[in-house]
Amino acid sequence: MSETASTRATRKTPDRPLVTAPDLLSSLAPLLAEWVPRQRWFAGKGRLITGFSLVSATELLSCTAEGTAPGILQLLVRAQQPVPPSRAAVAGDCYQLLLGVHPALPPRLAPAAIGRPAGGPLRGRTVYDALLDNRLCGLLLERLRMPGRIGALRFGREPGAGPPSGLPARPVTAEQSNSSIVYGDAYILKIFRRIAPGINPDLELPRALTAARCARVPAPVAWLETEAAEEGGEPTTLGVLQQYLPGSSDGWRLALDALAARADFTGPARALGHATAEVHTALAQTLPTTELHGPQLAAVAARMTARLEATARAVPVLQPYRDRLRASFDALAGVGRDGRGWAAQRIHGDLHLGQTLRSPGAGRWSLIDFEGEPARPLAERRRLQPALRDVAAMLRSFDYAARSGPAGGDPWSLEWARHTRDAYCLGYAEAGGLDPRSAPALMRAYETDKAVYEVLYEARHRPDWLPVPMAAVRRLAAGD
Ligand SMILES: Nc1ncnc2c1ncn2[C@@H]1O[C@H](COP(=O)(O)OP(=O)(O)O)[C@@H](O)[C@H]1O
Ligand SMILES: O=P(O)(O)O[C@H]1O[C@H](CO)[C@@H](O[C@H]2O[C@H](CO)[C@@H](O)[C@H](O)[C@H]2O)[C@H](O)[C@H]1O
Repeated sequence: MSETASTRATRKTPDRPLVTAPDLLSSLAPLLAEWVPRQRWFAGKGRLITGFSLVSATELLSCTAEGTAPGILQLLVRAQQPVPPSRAAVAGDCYQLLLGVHPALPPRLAPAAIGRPAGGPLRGRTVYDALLDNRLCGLLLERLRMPGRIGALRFGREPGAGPPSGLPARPVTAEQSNSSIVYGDAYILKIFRRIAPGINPDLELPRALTAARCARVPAPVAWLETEAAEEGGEPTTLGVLQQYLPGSSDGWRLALDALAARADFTGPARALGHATAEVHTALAQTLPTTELHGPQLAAVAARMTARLEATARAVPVLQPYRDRLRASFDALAGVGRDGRGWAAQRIHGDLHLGQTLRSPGAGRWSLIDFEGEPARPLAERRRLQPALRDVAAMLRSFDYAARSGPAGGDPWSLEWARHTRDAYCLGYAEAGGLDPRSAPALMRAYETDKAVYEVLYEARHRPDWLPVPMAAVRRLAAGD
């Protein structure tokens, strides 16, 4: 990063450093209260933000230097929001913000503007979304090329895996839970937005898979984290730079295209089943595994039931189906009573067609985004679970595809989903995964649990989509 970011970032202004200025956050808060709720990655939609508290601030590039150059300020802030009485003790969600600070924002960056603080250390400058400024994104890449630290942040890198300097940056515009930047069609940087303390599985699992020579995931090359809060604790992952798969298409797009053309998708689905089984096998070989017996399966079923009850309270259209859905979870609890143990391991945790990429030409599938379901606590996402949970989630995704698009839900599309689901299961079993057809109670419980999750997800994020998981709820409740 030569003279630019690292040296200027550590250079202290003659008086107090910006990041410890007492009015830094209070001067930004009115702007953030407007801007944060409008962001796709904001998980607290529908609840007012009553304030922010600062977790940490790091000046990656001087924000108060003389001249015309922009600065970069990285913040971890908690958004305070009213919570239901049952969660009264829970602190607000923590979000990562990467803010550009410009003395005079050029017109081309106007869409990225967040506002101009009326006071505080950044008064008179424009604060904006740094990830929409390709120049600042380029500086972030420069920083990731070099292991080391700035303030509370640490930059890590796989040995010998440094990306070249000067790759052009562009933001990913797809709908996503975090924010990503592509560099020269060679690397992609994901900046995590809602931050939970600890190592993010989206770094942990691809690193383990790459070390195990599983070629079904793009290899991580560098990352950004905060140091562990206590001795012996884990760092908290804030971002991951990994290989970009140029020209690949995501499985969701491919499935919708096939549906629109009334084309068969069983070949790609079977190959995707192979890829999923390969990833599961590699994860089981390199990371801890266990067996779930009666009491543990009963605990899994109890958690599913609790999620169902909570979701039915939040989304009342689910109420009439509660009892019949609960029957699937009771059946899962019953599965453990015959004394058989069920293998559990680290899994993807939120597998759906949008998390799969197919290469051009050879049509080879890769899996991405191992973060797990963003709404679940990190400890839960890192729990050892039956691998069939991922398979059940992917089956839901074929159903989603068949119910979306212009002809969504017509008899041909639903038949398409049935064949595609069968082909995926076949491919999974062929490549060494447990045959999903040999575990109907487990599959049904996980599919039901996923549909319940989707009801809440859609109600919160995309209410127009709610009929899609509700159709599955009706089907599953009817015992189909
Ligand atoms: N390694 C990669 N190569 C090519 N495209 C990628 C890669 N990783 C992610 N993408 C694209 O970026 C989008 C967002 O990535 P994802 O990891 O799903 O983000 P999020 O966790 O924010 O939802 C994906 O839908 C995919 O199209
Ligand atoms: O990709 P994310 O990690 O952000 O996952 C979340 O968003 C997904 C939607 O973008 C959501 O997936 C649901 O919708 C998909 C179609 O858009 C469908 O293929 C999936 O089967 C369905 O679950 C995912 O649940 C959520 O965690």
